[in-house]
Amino acid sequence: MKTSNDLLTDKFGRTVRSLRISLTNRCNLDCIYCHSEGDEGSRNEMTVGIISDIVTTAAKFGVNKVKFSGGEPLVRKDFEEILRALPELKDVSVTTNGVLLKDRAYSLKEAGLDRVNVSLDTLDPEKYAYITHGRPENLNDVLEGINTAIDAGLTPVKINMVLLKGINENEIDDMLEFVRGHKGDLVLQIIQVMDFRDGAQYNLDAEEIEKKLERRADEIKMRKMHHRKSYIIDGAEVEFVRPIDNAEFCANCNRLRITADGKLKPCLLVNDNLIDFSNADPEDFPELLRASIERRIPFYTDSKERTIIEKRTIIGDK
Ligand SMILES: Nc1nc2c(ncn2[C@@H]2O[C@H](COP(=O)(O)OP(=O)(O)OP(=O)(O)O)[C@@H](O)[C@H]2O)c(=O)[nH]1
Ligand SMILES: C[S@@+](CC[C@H](N)C(=O)[O-])C[C@H]1O[C@@H](n2cnc3c(N)ncnc32)[C@H](O)[C@@H]1O
Ligand code: SF4
Ligand code: SF4
Repeated sequence: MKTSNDLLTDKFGRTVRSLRISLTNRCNLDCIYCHSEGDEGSRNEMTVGIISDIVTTAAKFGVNKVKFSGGEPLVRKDFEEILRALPELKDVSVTTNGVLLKDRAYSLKEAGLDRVNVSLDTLDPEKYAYITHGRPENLNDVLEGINTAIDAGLTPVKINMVLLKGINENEIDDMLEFVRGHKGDLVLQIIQVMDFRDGAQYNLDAEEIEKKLERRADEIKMRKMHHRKSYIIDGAEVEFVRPIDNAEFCANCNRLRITADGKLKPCLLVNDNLIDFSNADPEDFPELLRASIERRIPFYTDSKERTIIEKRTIIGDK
């Protein structure tokens, strides 16, 4: 049993149980809203060894989940090697655009990946190409990737749908039907778009949409992380991610981020408080992890004053 000294608990009582690790800032798509995990875009990438060392250290402090993201994690050819170098964990997952998934799903599973989230905002090839600046045919690659991931046992596969005003807001029921068609292997995750790149112009009233789904739900569940709710509607599960101005979401944020070039990042939306461990001695990792935890502040709070201060840091006005 770990005591409080052995855990990574911040001064707001939030215990970090999960690492969200960006593997690269490179990507084979170019989405109109991409936040790139709030990363500033360095071309440097952590080695297999340093990823293994930082996760192993964090695991000693009670971290038992790792989510890989990016950029597009599957552009890293050594992703399987990274997975094999991890310590024993409760949950290892990746979020991917799915374009390269078909050829990797089985090898990723064999290397230790538990499950996968696949970003898919629309089932319409032309809209898909518009959103991603990719080719309409890429949509087929993604659909094949999802099917192969199910076959490989990377389940439940979550389908990440970012809600975009004027583009896909009328596709929620089609997406629910798509999820239903895969008999319990898929979960739909509807995401409120955050203000990155052109994101703001596609923002819509996500709270209203969530309320409508809630009224249709046969069952409602709530996750510990972010207190995100999920709804069962005629046999399809849909989870809602609504971070903007959501104090409850931030009050229950239990993940620490790691940038592609090896920096500890306490919050998606803040970049002036990172701690670089890329050239540090692994013996110093416990101290660096604790220092990063000290810097964790909920971004959105009920106190308007703090939100305004924090919002200033996002646009670099210190
Ligand atoms: N603001 C904010 N958004 C987050 C955070 N974590 C995830 N998100 C957003 O939630 C959406 C879904 O993220 P995923 O990468 O699928 O991961 P997840 O849903 O958080 O993780 P699992 O449900 O455990 O697979 C993305 O749009 C993320 O940007 C967070 O800590 N803060
Ligand atoms: C940054 S992507 C990286 C992983 C991978 N390339 C992908 O697209 O799945 C991680 C997740 O963040 C979501 N995302 C990106 N920009 C966003 C934004 N502005 N608001 C909300 N979610 C966003 C994506 O849809 C994806 O599900
Ligand atoms: S696929 Fe992922 S990382 Fe690439 S541009 Fe789209 S959201 Fe960003
Ligand atoms: S504090 Fe809020 S905005 Fe920042 S990473 Fe956590 S949930 Fe996201």
